[in-house]
Amino acid sequence: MTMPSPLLRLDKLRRRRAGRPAVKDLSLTLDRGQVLGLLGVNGAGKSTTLAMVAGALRPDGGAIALDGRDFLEHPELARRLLGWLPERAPLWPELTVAEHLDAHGRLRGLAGAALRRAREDALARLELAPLARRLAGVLSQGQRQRLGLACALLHRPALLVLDEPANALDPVQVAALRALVREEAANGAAVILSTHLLAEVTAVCDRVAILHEGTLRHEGPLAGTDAAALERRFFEIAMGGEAKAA
Ligand SMILES: Nc1ncnc2c1ncn2[C@@H]1O[C@H](COP(=O)(O)OP(=O)(O)OP(=O)(O)O)[C@@H](O)[C@H]1O
Repeated sequence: MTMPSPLLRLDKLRRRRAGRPAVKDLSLTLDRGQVLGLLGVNGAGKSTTLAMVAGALRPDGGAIALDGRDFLEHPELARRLLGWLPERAPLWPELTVAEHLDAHGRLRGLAGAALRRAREDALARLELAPLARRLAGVLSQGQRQRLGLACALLHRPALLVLDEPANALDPVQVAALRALVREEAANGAAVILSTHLLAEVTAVCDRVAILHEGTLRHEGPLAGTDAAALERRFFEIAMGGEAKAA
């Protein structure tokens, strides 16, 4: 019997930025229904990794397989399979919240009643319904972030790539985000998210990966790891790297 391929496989991914290696030989896999937290200090390479996974940044080397297919050869797979919340969600200030969702939905091939359902569902899940007719240009930071999240998950992608999704969210919304991520995973989606909040990782992730200076320094399941143990491991890697550099 052949094993099903993981939803996402990164194999020796590398990318230079501003003349320096930002991600070095990064390999990992992610299965359906799993939530992977990506940790690392500022500049560790998290956003660069996620932008490559989302198809927005081409790796200098290595391979990405999405649902068993070569993603670099078939970037169009992203349209159906992938939802991405970038570090700064790009919004059109002159479009309303609902118009953003409609535009994203059409780009994903949704139309008619299916598009309307997806839009209403995303508005409800991100508690954006009262803001549906508001222009994106006048949203607060946290509201912009929720709109970015709504756009990412509107079409129920198999892989959600979330770059610091808790950014700018208030504690109530952070709790709602946790529930949302777990719900997506329970429905079979794979989620990869970056964060600076260690508590976020222990609360919602099944696995954790710690990047340091572009290198994957730790990767494994979180079961049985409490926040204090994760914090110790994180600081060990972060401080060890700095001590070495010094
Ligand atoms: N647009 C860019 N142009 C050039 N270099 C970049 C660019 N974005 C990031 N870099 C560099 O790539 C390296 C990795 O940055 P990246 O943004 O991936 O890190 P990060 O872990 O997401 O950091 P943070 O936690 O601060 O968001 C850093 O050295 C950074 O200076």
